[in-house]
Amino acid sequence: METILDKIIAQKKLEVAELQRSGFRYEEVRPHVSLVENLKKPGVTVIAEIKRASPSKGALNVEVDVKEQAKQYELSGAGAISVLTDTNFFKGSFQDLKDARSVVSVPLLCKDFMIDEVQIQKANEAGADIILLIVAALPVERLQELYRYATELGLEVIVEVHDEEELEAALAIGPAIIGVNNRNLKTFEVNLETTERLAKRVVSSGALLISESGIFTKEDVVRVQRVGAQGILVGEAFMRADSVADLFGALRI
Ligand SMILES: O=P(O)(O)OC[C@@H](O)[C@@H](O)c1c[nH]c2ccccc12
Repeated sequence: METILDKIIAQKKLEVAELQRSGFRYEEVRPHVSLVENLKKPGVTVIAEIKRASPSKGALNVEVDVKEQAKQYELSGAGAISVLTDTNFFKGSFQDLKDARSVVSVPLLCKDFMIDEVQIQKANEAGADIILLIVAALPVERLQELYRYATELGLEVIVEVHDEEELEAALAIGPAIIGVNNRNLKTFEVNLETTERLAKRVVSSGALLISESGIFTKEDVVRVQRVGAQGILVGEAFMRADSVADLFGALRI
């Protein structure tokens, strides 16, 4: 059966072909700010996400003022800001990333489904410091090639996994950061137990660990921190929050 991830990747192939046809090229190595440095600091680093909508939840905050939201995140102490740039499924854009870049100096994660170098160039050009590579979305050789390519541009990479098999493929790269997605991108099921199960192996590899998705309360943060997460990635909770600052306060441990 065709999963949502299959559909997204099919759409990304069309977008990549279009970028290549348009002759887009940008390979400048420019200065970046580091998420790794923030993750190494004591306490849990919060990566706050700008996500207008998602295939699993529908509209979250479609009309969000990206610049205002990004400023709130930075002011509240975010260690990085994630911006969904996919348009078809998440209603984001590279303009959102540029808008966030124009108002904050914290590290920015370009959150998209990367399958080709040209997308990484676009992310870099739009102001990203970090990209995401999703193991479930890529053949192992491409994963390694894109990891190396991004690193050479001076970008940091979060390698995202959801199960043991994906984790082994990720660890073969020797990545600085592993993101464990508590959401299964094929079924949308969310369970923090995913982080609890995979954490030990991540930590013993020496990689930094970020727990992604399904985090809403301080208890959730405690749960993933206890097993070794240095960072959390939070989208929905912030997009629905009446006050970003209050939610930051509530999640702080
Ligand atoms: O909204 P949540 O449940 O807090 O999740 C945020 C983030 O982890 C999620 O948006 C995400 C994690 N990995 C992804 C890959 C693609 C798109 C989105 C994601």
